[in-house]
Amino acid sequence: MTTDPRIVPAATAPELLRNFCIIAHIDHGKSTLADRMLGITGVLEERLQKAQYLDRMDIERERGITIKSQAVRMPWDVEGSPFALNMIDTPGHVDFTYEVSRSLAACEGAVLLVDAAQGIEAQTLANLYLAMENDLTIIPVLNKIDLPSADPDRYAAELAQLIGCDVDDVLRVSGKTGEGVPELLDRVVRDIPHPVGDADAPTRAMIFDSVYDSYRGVVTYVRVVDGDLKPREKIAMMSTLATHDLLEIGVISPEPTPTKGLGVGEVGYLITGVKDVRLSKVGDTVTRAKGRAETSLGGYRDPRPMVYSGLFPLDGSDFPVLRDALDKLQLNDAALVYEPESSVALGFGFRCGYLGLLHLEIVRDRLEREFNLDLISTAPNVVYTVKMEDGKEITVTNPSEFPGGKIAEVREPIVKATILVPSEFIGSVMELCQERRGQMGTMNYISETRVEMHYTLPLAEIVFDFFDQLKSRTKGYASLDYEPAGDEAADLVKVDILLQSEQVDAFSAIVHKDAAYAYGVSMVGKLKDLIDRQQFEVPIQAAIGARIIARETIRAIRKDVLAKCYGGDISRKRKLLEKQKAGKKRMKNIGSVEVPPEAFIAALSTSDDSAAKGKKK
Ligand SMILES: Nc1nc2c(ncn2[C@@H]2O[C@H](COP(=O)(O)OP(=O)(O)OP(=O)(O)O)[C@@H](O)[C@H]2O)c(=O)[nH]1
Repeated sequence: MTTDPRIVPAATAPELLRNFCIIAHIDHGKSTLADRMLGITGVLEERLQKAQYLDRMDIERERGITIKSQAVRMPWDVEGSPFALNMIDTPGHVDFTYEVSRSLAACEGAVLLVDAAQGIEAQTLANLYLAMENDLTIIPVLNKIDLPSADPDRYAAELAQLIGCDVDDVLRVSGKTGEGVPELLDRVVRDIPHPVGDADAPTRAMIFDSVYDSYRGVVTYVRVVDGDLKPREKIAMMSTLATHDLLEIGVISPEPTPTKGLGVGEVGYLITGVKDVRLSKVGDTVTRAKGRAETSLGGYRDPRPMVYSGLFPLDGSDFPVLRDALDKLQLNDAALVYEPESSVALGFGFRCGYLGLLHLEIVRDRLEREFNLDLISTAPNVVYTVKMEDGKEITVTNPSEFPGGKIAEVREPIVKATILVPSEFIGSVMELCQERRGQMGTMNYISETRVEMHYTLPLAEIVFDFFDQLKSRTKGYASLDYEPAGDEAADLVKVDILLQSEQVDAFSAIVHKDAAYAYGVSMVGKLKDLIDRQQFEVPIQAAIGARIIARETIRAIRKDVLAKCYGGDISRKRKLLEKQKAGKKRMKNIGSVEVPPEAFIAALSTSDDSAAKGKKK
């Protein structure tokens, strides 16, 4: 471990500090560049470098993506002056935009990283706009210049045009070989302003991340804005006024290293012994318990679940294990919400809220992997608001909560989407967006061959397979970013699926009126193939309220009651058949359909059928 005094500061003069983050489109190489910086500044010995050191969770390493932000402190000398650089690594996926926005608020500058073989993508723009909103100094950088397919001249021009700088100001680096990285660190020191704050004012530090560690409890990442923080003090969270003992304070370089305190502009971690990340809320302001600050820093968005889905253990007896597992996971993931739910078909489980589908997949993956669970998740849906004619308003996160009776209006969440695409694919993108009830906004050429298209779309239409469709219809060239833009009234209905006239809650879905028929037909068709024939006839119906919109029938297995009756007289045969008919009638009334769990899983799987996702055809 390094013992550079800049790593273990009492409090470094703000003039010698630089706080910056790296922002980029997914896979443009942030984590690789961050690793290279750690190597070049000597924070991480090269031989110890695991690929993507900063992506600590196994799942992150496997998927090659960054989920939680990390902040690392690095020493760097420029013209004989010893600077300390705090680098905050940010995630790149749309689901985690809220992580990016917090990290940005802790910095004065951002390295805008663009793949020299790909050029600007949708999240490059989204992150750039976020950085500009936070008044950050932007350093434009082309990465991966070692790639044979890199076209740095072309993309440097594109980038320069985008941010309005000179082409020569666009740096060219390779995170892989290290080329250009020392020059980039010099630019960070030269171009990015040092933090400013009032050292004598009451302490205010903003929490930009908090993670649960099973040994140490919650580790909270902060950026000190005014005053300072010292170990063994009592601190207070300004939103709740809850006080905690500060057990340890320090910086990450690259492992947590305790320090004697953190001063103005410094970025580091604190440990209070708290066991739940929700008590150390991202966006909250930390102050001293004695001599509290008057006003909090504020300015964060709380993560709000965008997509809900039911999670059920395949084996019903695993329910308590699932509950424990969710409790533990939530300690580390403030954006995850859940409440118990029971379903006739699937038994006891939880209704969970996620930031998006990737978040859902990650949570499910972690539950299955870390807690050894087998889970079924039901088709995801967004949050609807139903206004009744009597003025009552109902929030629907589960189709089963969709009210009957007189509905005045149903509102659904809307997003503003930005799609970047080579101009030859404009037609394909327009077609897709139209199918998904999109309304076109403006369209700008960001270079001769690339276009930025703006659309307003219902969230429900894009959270499922929109991105896959977009990729396949544009040969993988399009990129997408979106942000919530309120809600809008829409013609939405609940389609129920009935087996033997009994509603099967797990299959209900809220879909656009024009897509209801397609959903109904596809679902009853699927179930017909999946459910075995029974001793009696089983009607499968799709219905909107009392109106049946689709029907299939599983024919009964006809038991040959006449088998033993060879020859014989006709009246005996008729008697037997009559008896069978009566028996069947009874079974129909009292019998229940046996549906194998695999049928539920197959019918609920969202991968193969577009109508099942409420898509308008
Ligand atoms: N040739 C080459 N490949 C690179 C370079 N930098 C990164 N890569 C590769 O690009 C891919 C993505 O790199 P990451 O560092 O994981 O990208 P990221 O932007 O951190 O991705 P997220 O964390 O998911 O947002 C990996 O396969 C890297 O090996 C580079 O300079 N040159």
